[in-house]
Amino acid sequence: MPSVETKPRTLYDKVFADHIVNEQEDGTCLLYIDRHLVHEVTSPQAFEGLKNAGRPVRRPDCTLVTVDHNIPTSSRKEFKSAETFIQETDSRLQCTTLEENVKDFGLTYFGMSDKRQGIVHVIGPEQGFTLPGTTVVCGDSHTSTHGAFGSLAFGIGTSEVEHVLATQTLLTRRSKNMRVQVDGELPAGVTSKDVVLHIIGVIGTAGGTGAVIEFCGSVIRKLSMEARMSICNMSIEGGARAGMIAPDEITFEYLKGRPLAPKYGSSEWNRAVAYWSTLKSDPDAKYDVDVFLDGKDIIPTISWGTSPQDVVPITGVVPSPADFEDPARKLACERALEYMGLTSGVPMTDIPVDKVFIGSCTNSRIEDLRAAAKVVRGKQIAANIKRAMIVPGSGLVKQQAESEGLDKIFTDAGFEWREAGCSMCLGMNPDILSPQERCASTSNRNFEGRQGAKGRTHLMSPAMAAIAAITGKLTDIREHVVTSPVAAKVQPVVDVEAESYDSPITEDELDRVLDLPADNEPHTNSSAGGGSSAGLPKFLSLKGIAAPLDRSNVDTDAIIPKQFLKTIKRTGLGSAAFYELRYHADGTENPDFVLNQGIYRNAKILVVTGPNFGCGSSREHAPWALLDFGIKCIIAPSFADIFHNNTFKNGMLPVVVSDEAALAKIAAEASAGREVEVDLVNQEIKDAEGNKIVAFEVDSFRKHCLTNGLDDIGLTLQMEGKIRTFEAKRSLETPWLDGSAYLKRGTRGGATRINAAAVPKTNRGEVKGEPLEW
Ligand SMILES: CC(C)[C@H](C(=O)O)[C@@H](O)C(=O)O
Ligand code: SF4
Repeated sequence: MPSVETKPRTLYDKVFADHIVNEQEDGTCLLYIDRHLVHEVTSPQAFEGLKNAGRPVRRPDCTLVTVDHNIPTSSRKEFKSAETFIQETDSRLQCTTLEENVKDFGLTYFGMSDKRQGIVHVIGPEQGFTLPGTTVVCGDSHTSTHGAFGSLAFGIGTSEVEHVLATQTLLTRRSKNMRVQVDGELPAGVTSKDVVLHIIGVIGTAGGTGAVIEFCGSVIRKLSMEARMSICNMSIEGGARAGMIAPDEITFEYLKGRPLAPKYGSSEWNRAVAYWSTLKSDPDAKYDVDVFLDGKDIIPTISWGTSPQDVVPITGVVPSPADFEDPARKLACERALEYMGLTSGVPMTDIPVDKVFIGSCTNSRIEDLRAAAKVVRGKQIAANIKRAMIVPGSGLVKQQAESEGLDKIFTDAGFEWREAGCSMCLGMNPDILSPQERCASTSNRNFEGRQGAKGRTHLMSPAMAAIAAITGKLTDIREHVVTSPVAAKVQPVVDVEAESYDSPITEDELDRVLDLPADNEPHTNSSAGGGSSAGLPKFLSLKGIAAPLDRSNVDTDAIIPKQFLKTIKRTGLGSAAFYELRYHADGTENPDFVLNQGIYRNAKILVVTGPNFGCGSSREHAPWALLDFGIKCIIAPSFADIFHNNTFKNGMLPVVVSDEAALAKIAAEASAGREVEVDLVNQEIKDAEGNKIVAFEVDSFRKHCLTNGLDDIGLTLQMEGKIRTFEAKRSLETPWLDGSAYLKRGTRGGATRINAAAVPKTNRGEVKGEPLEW
């Protein structure tokens, strides 16, 4: 919804401002969410929460559901139902639970027999569900992908999934603005995947923490939409909340004719394009962080270690710990080399690979498959390659590739041609690496154990993965086929001058829409009295044993590996916390890991001395596992955004202590086995005798919620009036955002089987503590 500010603003500032339903004095905003994608892994607990509270889904017409993470990618020729097709019990339960939930809540669902099924971040854009200027969320960190359309798209945890389902809003704060400008020309053979790997190598995995990155510059402008999606997809690997690219003719061209986009050529389309054309940063807009890169400096880039920032040009060698000045990075390099089975100084092109995976939400679209097919056409995979897989991002990508004969090119070369899904990107289904196997992968994460316990991942572009399959080792694509970067065709879609954009609506119009017909009634909370809340235990002060952990960039795959994400409950995950670090391969405890040692088995606090705790996936299972283990507070120099958010939603407190000396003192207390006290009321950390070690900052709204044991949904539902007003305004100004085509409003959502009256009163919760003044 357009706003009328005059101060120079960034693209992010504009989209954020256009979605504010309410803003509190401390900067906490209630943000309207236009588009919600849902998958099986991060939703069961959210739907359960809704059921317990007797709450329906507010906007089924803005919600799209699919299965992707758990499903097998084997042939579906014999497919009858998820129940009979999925062999693995927990995966099956997670998928069938989702199917029950979509029926119960009347949601649109692309199941395994639907051609439109695929990875959430592939199907959203493909269907035109993702549109410029929208807010897009999903219980998945790679929601950042959708920012390629100039939407504000970010991953959320399961508690927030529940919040969005119930209220179509989120409580959030403004992020910083960061600009990554890539100018010049890309050399031949360099793709957008190389660009983003290079960027992460430059800024580091925490480089974008607390920020939304706007990617711009002549290199970005020339990229196709699919290439832009690969870049925004990996902004989360640079620690950013989201990545955005201003929409342009290439964007509009891509959206033409998509089922859920406004109908091409209609007056609504022209109006939409006129609005979308306003979505760019003002020339004098200020950024908090600026990074300028020259396209000509980028060459095919590949990862060598266990973090996406561990990258080198393909012409480089395996680094040595001596190459890093920072002691934490030296240590991380040592560990990574050991895990990856690599020796410093060895040329990257001398490293043989065992498996090749071309797929994932980063690189499984038609252009990716075309680029890979161009490399393998008429060739055979090398004898040492045990398995080479092509996993299209959606059923429609698969169909398109088959119509172009790409499947034949791949299978003739010895590749497997699979069905759509996340597959070996994280191996929640049977597609995994065996221990020590090395994989050339087009995915986005190379964390320890990501593609299979002890498996070794090298991230790269589709062309580079394809050539690795042919030569059997990491290879410089430029020595084989020289592909030019994907340039997009630019065709004007609509004369934006002719169809000028009409900004704010009149009060009269707003009043008229607020008097909504019955079919347009928003689904309001059907449980008692407009605002109820399950509540959380209050957090005032916590005193207890603190466990010291000397690690940087602890990712959520390490806090809880993928095999434990198959649960449909929030509880019982304590034994899985830090699984790979806590247990040996034979299941026995690793006595060297701190949480296996004496008093630390009862730790209530975790003191992490390295930065960027909780990076990577949005899985709320990470804080659930820590909480179930007994840890309610984590102290660290910095946190990844989604993890930080997720802890608060569970009544836990993440404390940032950036003062190195103070952090060292807390870690020393922890190492000595003395108790530490975290006093939230006074915002101080104290030693066992009550002496203050350091003061800390916390958002006042979050503090209020924690100290009063309030949960957000109950509070937000008190804002029903403002949400309705926002929705009415949205229907007038940007009518294409109300569900259209098969998502048309009222066609399904009314069919909810949730009956609040049938929900026992005790399950509906009650508001605890004083509700906040809105
Ligand atoms: C399962 C989901 C929570 C997770 C994510 O958030 O990224 C997954 O998609 C991943 O890539 O690790
Ligand atoms: S990163 Fe991998 S697991 Fe996560 S959504 Fe993308 S394809 Fe699926």
